[in-house]
Amino acid sequence: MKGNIIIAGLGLIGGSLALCLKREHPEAVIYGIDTNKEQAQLAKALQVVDHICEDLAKAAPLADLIILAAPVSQTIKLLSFLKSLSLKKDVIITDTGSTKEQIMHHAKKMNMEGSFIGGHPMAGSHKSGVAAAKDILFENAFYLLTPFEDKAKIDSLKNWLRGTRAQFVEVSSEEHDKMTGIISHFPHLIAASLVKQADRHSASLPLISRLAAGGFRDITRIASSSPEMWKDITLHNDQNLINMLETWKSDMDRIIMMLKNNDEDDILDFFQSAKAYRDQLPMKAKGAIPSYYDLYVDVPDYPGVISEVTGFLAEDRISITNIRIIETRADIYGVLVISFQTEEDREKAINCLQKQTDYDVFIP
Ligand SMILES: NC(=O)C1=CN([C@@H]2O[C@H](COP(=O)(O)OP(=O)(O)OC[C@H]3O[C@@H](n4cnc5c(N)ncnc54)[C@H](O)[C@@H]3O)[C@@H](O)[C@H]2O)C=CC1
Ligand SMILES: O=C(O)C(=O)Cc1ccc(O)cc1
Repeated sequence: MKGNIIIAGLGLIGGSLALCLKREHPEAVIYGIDTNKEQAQLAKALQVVDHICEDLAKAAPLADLIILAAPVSQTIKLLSFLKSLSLKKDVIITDTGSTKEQIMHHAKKMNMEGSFIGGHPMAGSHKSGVAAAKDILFENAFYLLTPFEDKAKIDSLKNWLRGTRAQFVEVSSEEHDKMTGIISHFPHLIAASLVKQADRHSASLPLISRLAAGGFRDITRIASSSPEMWKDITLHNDQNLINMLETWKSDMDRIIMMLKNNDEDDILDFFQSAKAYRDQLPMKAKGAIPSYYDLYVDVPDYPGVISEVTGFLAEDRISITNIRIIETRADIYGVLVISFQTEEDREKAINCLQKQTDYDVFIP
């Protein structure tokens, strides 16, 4: 498609969308704007955008598509600003914010039902900034839309965003904030609180930081995300989070009681019911919290074993994005965790290692 696109917010998400748009619509012209001038210049230098937009008030009236990819509190301000301008009749404005209720409510208050479509690509990372942007970020991920009613505009937006290769799903903003609260925002609070708990004890138990290198580091990875972004998300989804925290508190009280009563059956049931639900969650689809397609390889602990494994993968031209050893295992075997960019690469790696070695490989 041809047209002028403005992306406001040239970080991980704005930058990744720009790359998808350029690949799919090479004739479109992408203008990027960011309050952080260094990010804007980097986006231009990396050819993520065609031009830096110096003045949104001048550029926006020429735009066919405007994507707001800034923190959610800024999205509200940007919507108000856009409302004060005279935009093209058919312009589509969308956002990428992790919360939707307050944003949709504001768009409605601004009478922007005809032009605005709420959006949330459910893929990302704990990394921020345009340097981390990549065009495959949203591949196979859910891309939630919270539209008002204009069917033609929704189709047109999906066409613009075809290059994300994401799966579009329409939901109400209320459902959106409840669901993302449960699977993303609440776990984020808990991950941060787990890290703070380890930190509290680290002075008296200095081995903690080394023991935390494996599983603990994995399950708390999201606590390394942008604090500013998450401050905004938490405030936007406050009521859902308060409700969940109340329920969580009573769950924790129940566990305290089980422990005080030494109640084996209830403790077993607690773990069994959690395992039963987790084990049936889909493994292949990308969820809100990306898995990076990790593969565990149970390798014997001898010098050179990592280069042996990576050598086999290199021979089959399989790229890896990360590799590490879970160091905390006490027995003679060590678990090598290799991350891949795609599901296909991980499948190829499984076949390759099963052919070349007798090491156990498993998907976490
Ligand atoms: N990081 C993630 O994994 C995901 C984030 N999101 C949402 O997408 C949005 C962007 O997130 P990221 O790209 O990760 O953040 P980021 O921190 O990488 O980039 C945001 C950029 O917006 C810029 N910015 C702030 N206020 C601005 C304004 N008024 N006008 C123009 N630029 C402005 C910042 O300088 C920054 O460069 C957020 O609303 C976030 O909730 C959605 C899905 C995943
Ligand atoms: O780093 C991670 O795994 C994330 O949690 C990514 C993420 C962050 C925010 C979103 O709204 C959706 C996905």
